[in-house]
Amino acid sequence: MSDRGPAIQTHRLAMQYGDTRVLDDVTLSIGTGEVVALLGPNGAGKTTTIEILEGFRVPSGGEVQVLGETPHTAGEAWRARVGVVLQSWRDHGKWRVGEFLDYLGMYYTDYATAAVERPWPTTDLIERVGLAGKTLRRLDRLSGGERRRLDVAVGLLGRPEVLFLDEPTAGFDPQARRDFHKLIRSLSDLDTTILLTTHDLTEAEILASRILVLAGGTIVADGSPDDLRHRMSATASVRFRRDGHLHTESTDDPVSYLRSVLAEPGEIEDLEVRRASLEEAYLALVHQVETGADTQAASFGILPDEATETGDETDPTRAREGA
Ligand SMILES: Nc1ncnc2c1ncn2[C@@H]1O[C@H](COP(=O)(O)OP(=O)(O)OP(=O)(O)O)[C@@H](O)[C@H]1O
Repeated sequence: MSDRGPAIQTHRLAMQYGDTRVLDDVTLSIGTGEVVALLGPNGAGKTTTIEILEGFRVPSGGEVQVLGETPHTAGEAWRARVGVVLQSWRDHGKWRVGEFLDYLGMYYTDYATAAVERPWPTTDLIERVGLAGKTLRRLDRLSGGERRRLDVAVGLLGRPEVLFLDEPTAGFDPQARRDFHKLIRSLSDLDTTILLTTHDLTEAEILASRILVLAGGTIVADGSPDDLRHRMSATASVRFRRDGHLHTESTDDPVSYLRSVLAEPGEIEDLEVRRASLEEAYLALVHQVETGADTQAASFGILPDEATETGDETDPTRAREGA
């Protein structure tokens, strides 16, 4: 992470659809060049959050800044610095890969600077996203994985400073997923700030240096995958056989427990001490939030302590549009 200040920042962000409050108090800060995964159960408000950051939705309350501007009021010059990979976008089936990117790329020409060549030259970009050899392929003849690569190419066309990826690998087969991870990791040399949503904990761990968990309308965990695993899962499971009998124990202090076990007479076999996996830690955290139990989140990440402000209703005038 660089020290150039946050690329993305929200303070007590709130979002209400009719009577339903989806985001209650989302406060986060993402530094330039960070790759961050936003996780949360279905309906937690991940897409809503991303769409506010993209400028497609107006929040009901709170503040939001992306690259120093308020997204829903920012102009075209700001938009040219932001890349968006939507969950799905409208078809342009008869276009061919190369001509489609060439056409969209024209939009960025005016936003080129001495430091940043815009648009990304189509031939290079096609190669970078792993579509070499597909330049003349019609979009409606691309496979699902190839199509998603094209989505990423569209998101990268303007060499964005911030890239939003909403469930980028949904529906991918394992190979396509692996290729996609390689592609995203290869972008780290561009210093692009990336915020992605996913339900795949392994993907979050592979791609992101930091995980944010959104649940109950707020960020309940914020840290590295290791932080999440260790801080949210103090409990370890200890399993062993003594004199042929199986013993299992869940304990918050496996070292002391093991000492007491070893002090007892009898031969120990098949000893196994296991920390919760990242997925188990995540599921436990979400369960705690959903059932209102103590989340330990205060010691883990951001937990603003003031009441949430409310503001204007959703502005539906900026409809979400594909490329
Ligand atoms: N335009 C809308 N009008 C009313 N309710 C909406 C609207 N958009 C989203 N919602 C509701 O807001 C909640 C959050 O939706 P959102 O799509 O942001 O969640 P999510 O975390 O991305 O979910 P998923 O993991 O299922 O994609 C859901 O209950 C959804 O039904």
